[in-house]
Amino acid sequence: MEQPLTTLPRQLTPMMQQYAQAKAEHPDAVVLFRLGDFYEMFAEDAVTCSRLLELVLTSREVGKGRRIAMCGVPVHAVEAYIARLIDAGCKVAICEQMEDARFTKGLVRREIIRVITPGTVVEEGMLAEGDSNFLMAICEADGTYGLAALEVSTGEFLATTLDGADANEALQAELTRLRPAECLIASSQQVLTETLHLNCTLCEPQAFELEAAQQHLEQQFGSDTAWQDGHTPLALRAAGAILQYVQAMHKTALQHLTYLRPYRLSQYMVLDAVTRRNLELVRTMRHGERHGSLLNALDETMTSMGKRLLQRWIEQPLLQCEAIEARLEAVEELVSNAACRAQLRQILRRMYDAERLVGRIACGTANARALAGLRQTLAALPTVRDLLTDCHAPRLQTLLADCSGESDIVALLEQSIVDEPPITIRDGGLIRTGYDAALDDLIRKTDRDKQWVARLQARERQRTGIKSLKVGFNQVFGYYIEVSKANIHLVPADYQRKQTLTNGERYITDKLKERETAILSASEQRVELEYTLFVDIREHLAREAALLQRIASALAQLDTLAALAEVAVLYNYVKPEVGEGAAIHIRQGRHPVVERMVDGFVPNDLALDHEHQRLTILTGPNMAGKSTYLRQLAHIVLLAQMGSFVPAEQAHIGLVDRIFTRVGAVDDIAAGRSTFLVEMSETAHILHHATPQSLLILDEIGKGTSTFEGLSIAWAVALYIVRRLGTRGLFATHYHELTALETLYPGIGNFHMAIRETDDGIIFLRQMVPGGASKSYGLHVARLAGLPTEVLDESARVLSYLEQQGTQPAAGPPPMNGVHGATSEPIKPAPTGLTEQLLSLDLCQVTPLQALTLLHQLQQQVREWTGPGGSAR
Ligand SMILES: Nc1ncnc2c1ncn2[C@@H]1O[C@H](COP(=O)(O)OP(=O)(O)OP(=O)(O)O)[C@@H](O)[C@H]1O
Repeated sequence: MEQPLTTLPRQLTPMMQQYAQAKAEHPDAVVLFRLGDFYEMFAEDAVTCSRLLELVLTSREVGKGRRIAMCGVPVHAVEAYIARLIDAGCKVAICEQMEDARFTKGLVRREIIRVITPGTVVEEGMLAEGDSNFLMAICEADGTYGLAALEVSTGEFLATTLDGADANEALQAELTRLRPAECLIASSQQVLTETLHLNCTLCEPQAFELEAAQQHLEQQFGSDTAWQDGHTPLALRAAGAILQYVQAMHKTALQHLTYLRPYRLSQYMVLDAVTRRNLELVRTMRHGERHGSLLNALDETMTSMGKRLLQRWIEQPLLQCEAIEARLEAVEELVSNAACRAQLRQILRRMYDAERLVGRIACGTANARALAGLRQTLAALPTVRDLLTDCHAPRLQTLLADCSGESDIVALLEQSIVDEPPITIRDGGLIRTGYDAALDDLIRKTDRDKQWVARLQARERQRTGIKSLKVGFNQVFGYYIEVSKANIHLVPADYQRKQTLTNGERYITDKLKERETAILSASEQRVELEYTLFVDIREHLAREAALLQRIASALAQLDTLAALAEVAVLYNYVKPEVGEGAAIHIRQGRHPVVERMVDGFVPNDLALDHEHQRLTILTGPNMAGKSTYLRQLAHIVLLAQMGSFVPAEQAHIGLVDRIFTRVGAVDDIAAGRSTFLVEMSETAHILHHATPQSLLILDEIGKGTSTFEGLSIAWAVALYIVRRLGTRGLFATHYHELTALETLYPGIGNFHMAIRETDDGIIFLRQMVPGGASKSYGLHVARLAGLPTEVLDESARVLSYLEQQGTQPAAGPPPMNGVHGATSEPIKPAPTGLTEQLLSLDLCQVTPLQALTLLHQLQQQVREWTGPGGSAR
């Protein structure tokens, strides 16, 4: 087996020793080793990466006749390759040449300048524009979690503490919301990685110690300890670990990390991980796509920062009426002032992602084009201010105030950076003349020498009488005078031959050589000086990170508010009234996503309140629109509390503290949980946590088991909700028996989705009307779905038999069709007490294990009754 490079330094060439040392510093990373115009990978890295990046694998002599595997990527294309490696879950360490090979004798000094990991990426091409890319750290003590998350590309840094009985669940919800690209865990808490299902990086436990954390945070945020306010020691430990990790990866001061924001989950509407998925807030459930999600339906933003903020608002609806009203008023003003909205969006369209530009500036990866982008963005601020000056909404006024203070930066960028800078910052051509006297001097000198060369051709033609004489330049020979073969006899004595061509000769003169040396050395100095000036400007801007972040944040908010206003106008939304009371009244509400997918969407009303009806039992045929109606309510509430207009004619929303959903479950095979167990666990979770201020969206509870059991559970759950919890909710079901609850208990009302029966089948009217439905029309939908006629006929026959028996499945199988004839055995009476047992069950108290045991007992009773063949006869 090949010995690893790092164990053989003495036998290696000096350069490979340098490589081995770099690799030893970061053994877990792929080391990209700069060699001229390429980044090379060696040994095991080369073998892995040639496969991942589809590169040709070659080999290289590394000393004493020994060869190792090698592959490489060109410097100009390295970003795309790094992105692929990061995507594949690799860490990448960049080992850069720290000296110019042309001016160095012997081995060029090389150093690891940066380690890139999924959570520390700042490069534009490696990040999805509209998505945040969080690096997270989690630290656990006695069931409480400290959680910190940092978006290195923008500098957004937040921390919170999750405690109490629901800490685990809250952690899962935060992970679903923040979707961290990488998560840091202390190696002593490795067990956490098993439950997180995340890309975890294990760190030394010392990185999570409070003292070390405080030291790093103090270095970053200053000795004034205000940065500690609002944070628990556990949250600070997580934040400190993040800081140490990022500093080690970036090796820069990270001046854009200006604030560690404390947040509490109680500031926002609680949406657990299941509800976030079920409501398809930012991705669809089935394919995980953006298209089809609520986010996509609202996304009229013009900038990437607006896109990311819109997503955050959707995922964190507010709970304070004043804060909601502040956003709503701003949207309202932008809705009514069409000219202002249109112009604002027009300006925003031409703006760059200022949040991430600041990050790249602070991390030292921004090039001159990025700075030109920042200049263009900031230069538009006076127009933004003009537009906002006449606006009255307090939130818009605050944003107007925040969009200021840029003039010095714009002036600096206008004076210093050329209009259209090149991508690379190492070849000059970045800095405008007039910005730096020394640079101007160099440029003047070079120009003078270049003009001398430019005039040389005419002069020499005159002096020698050779009309075809040409003065040219190439990279290998430098400047030359070219004379064709026919004229060689006219060449003067001071011409020195340099190169022979097929048709002529190339010469140099002492004077030309002198000018060439002057031009080349001045160009080198110019490139070097431009680079230094550029880095100075970038560092100056990094020191202005807090100001730039304030402006970027204001622009992101303006973009999001304007997008919500645009959606409101385009799709006819209204401003909701959001109040503290319990009533939710919606007139002619629509589903924000489905209404754009179907023709002739039918709007529906809704009324839920504590006094009259807090739980609506919704029945109706399959495909009638029940699920759509349920989700529509959740979306309208969520839109209202994020500060958006809503798809309705009128809406009053009594604040909702949590939305719970229980919709079609899927098997959680990986976790060893059946469909029904998942369904019951989710239901139990809801019944344990819902408050009178919550909103329940329950779609077909009890569907995953036998009809009797399912019905009993559904019945008991509905009762528990109205009697014990007093929670508002919608309960869609195919158990028509549940409609009886309306007359038995106050607070429950029946509605159903209307249909019209015709000779050819049924027509879905998609209209919610009072009262319960009597049939499910499942066979009708089965026919629509294309089940074979034989299956449909047989189903119809079985159904009719069961209906005649009046007791559905308890009646056992129907008589066989045709030749087999019917059996005339009597039906055994059903075991007594099943329903009572289920109804007496206190779902708040029962543990999953007890529930399973009870189910097992019930099943045994049913088995004894039906016999081994499953028949009650
Ligand atoms: N209000 C509406 N106006 C127009 N079309 C609608 C409306 N609501 C739903 N639809 C259409 O009907 C289809 C079925 O709706 P939905 O899934 O909500 O029915 P359902 O009653 O929940 O069915 P099932 O009981 O089979 O789950 C939707 O995909 C949509 O295309």
